[in-house]
Amino acid sequence: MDWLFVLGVVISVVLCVLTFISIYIIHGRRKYSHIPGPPIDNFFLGNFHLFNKYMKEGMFFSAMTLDLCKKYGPVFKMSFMQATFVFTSDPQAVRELQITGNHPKSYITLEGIIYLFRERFFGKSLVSEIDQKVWVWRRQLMNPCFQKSYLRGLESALNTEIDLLITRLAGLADGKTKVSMLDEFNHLTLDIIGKIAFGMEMNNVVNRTEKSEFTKAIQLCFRGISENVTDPFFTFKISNWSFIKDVRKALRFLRVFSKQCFEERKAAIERGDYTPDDILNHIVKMKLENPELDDEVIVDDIIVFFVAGQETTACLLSFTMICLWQNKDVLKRLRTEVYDAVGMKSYLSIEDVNKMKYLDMVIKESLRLYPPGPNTFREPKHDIEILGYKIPAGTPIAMSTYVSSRLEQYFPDPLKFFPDRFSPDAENKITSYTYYPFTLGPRTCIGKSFAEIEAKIILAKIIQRFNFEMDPGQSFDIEESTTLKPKGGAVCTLTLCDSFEG
Ligand code: HEM
Repeated sequence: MDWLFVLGVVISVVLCVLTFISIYIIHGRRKYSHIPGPPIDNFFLGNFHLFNKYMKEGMFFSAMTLDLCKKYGPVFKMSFMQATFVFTSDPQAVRELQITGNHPKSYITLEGIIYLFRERFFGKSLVSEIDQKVWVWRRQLMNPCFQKSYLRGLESALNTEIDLLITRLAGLADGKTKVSMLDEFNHLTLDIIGKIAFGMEMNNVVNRTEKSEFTKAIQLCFRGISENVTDPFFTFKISNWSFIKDVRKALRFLRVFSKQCFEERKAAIERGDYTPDDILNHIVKMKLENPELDDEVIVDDIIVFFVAGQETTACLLSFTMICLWQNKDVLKRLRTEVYDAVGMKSYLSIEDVNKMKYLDMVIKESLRLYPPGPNTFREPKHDIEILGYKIPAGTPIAMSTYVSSRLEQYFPDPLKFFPDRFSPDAENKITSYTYYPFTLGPRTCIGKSFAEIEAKIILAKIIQRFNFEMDPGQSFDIEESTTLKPKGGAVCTLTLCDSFEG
């Protein structure tokens, strides 16, 4: 009798909870019934099944959104459990969300990077700060570090670091040794950001037989983010626990390392020692002038500058190498431009690379087809309308430069690598708000100018010195694990090209 009573109570409680959840889900989804999108395939999980189907077919998130955009149009929705996301590629919506309305970022889409597997990762860094007022204040404090006049002072250090890679590659340029350019660029960009932003000699390019602990830690965390995002039950599966443990260890390592950087520099400034005028100095002084800034937030920012300043540029450069190899006419024209502008000069100034207009177009075209950070999300605090569809306040809205850049109506023959589409004389002008690899408006990438200068000097020097052949065995597919990267690692063989043969 007692057992039956307990069982009855348990069943009633479970039924009540399920009814409550069901009403919550139905009510939540009803607000979006007027918006097109793929049918729900499981009442509780929403579109997770469809998402998994895409992933099993070898697609990645951005490729899936492109496919769905072609099927359902410029505004469509997807539901995951109780949450509904809206995706848009409409240029006017992009303008409103990123520029004119400057809508806040969406917490639900940042949750997995603010804390990853319960360890603090990006925390309340510049990139993940949701509170607009706090973000405006902190962005104003950081902006001076990224102004063009400040970047000019970094030219010499940039050349020194890049030349270390050029020397290393020259030693490998026997036409036989396989070199993963993604790995090489990852080490170089890490050395550059370490040196330029934090005054650290990381020496990853020179002193290594394998990846540095720092690079491994960052890559592990990125893998952790994508595994976590693509599988809602990831943390519950025992088979994943050892991986999760490794990711948490890597996160703690990044935090301790960054905190140590901050504290050592703070102590040096307080002692009155000489310290380089770099981003870290600026961050520490910002803290000394604004003691109310939490130390943990400073550590968040240091981690973000290391992470954002490294992978993205390395991915851009690797994809560009692949595109150039696949388009020999573009490579030839680019090399002619480099030789005409600087010959074999080894020190390249910012002015030198800024003269190279075709180089600029090549980088832009590479970012169009392969934007390292393709997605951005906003969450309007009030109802908005996109192409006649009412979008309720609080909806996470996704925009993807990858998607709009591959739509025929905005970029004719979208899969063709054609840098001239960015020429000021191009026949078809780029439709505004369809191309935004650094996003647009106030929350645009703070490191954009720095990344562009860095990528241009690196690429110009590589083109100037080396011929390269991509390894025939590798895949040129894209892998999306937080950033978009070339799956095969852009493995190639190199030979020296001492003089330009035309
Ligand atoms: C090719 C290289 C790069 C690309 C494609 C890129 C792309 C982006 C994108 C798309 C965003 C917006 C993210 C979002 O909306 O959630 C962003 C933000 C940001 N990026 Fe970059 N980035 C690059 C290089 C860099 C570098 C070199 C640094 C630092 C040294 C950097 C630091 C940041 C920071 C701090 C933010 C947050 C800005 C804010 O919200 O105020 N990025 N980047």
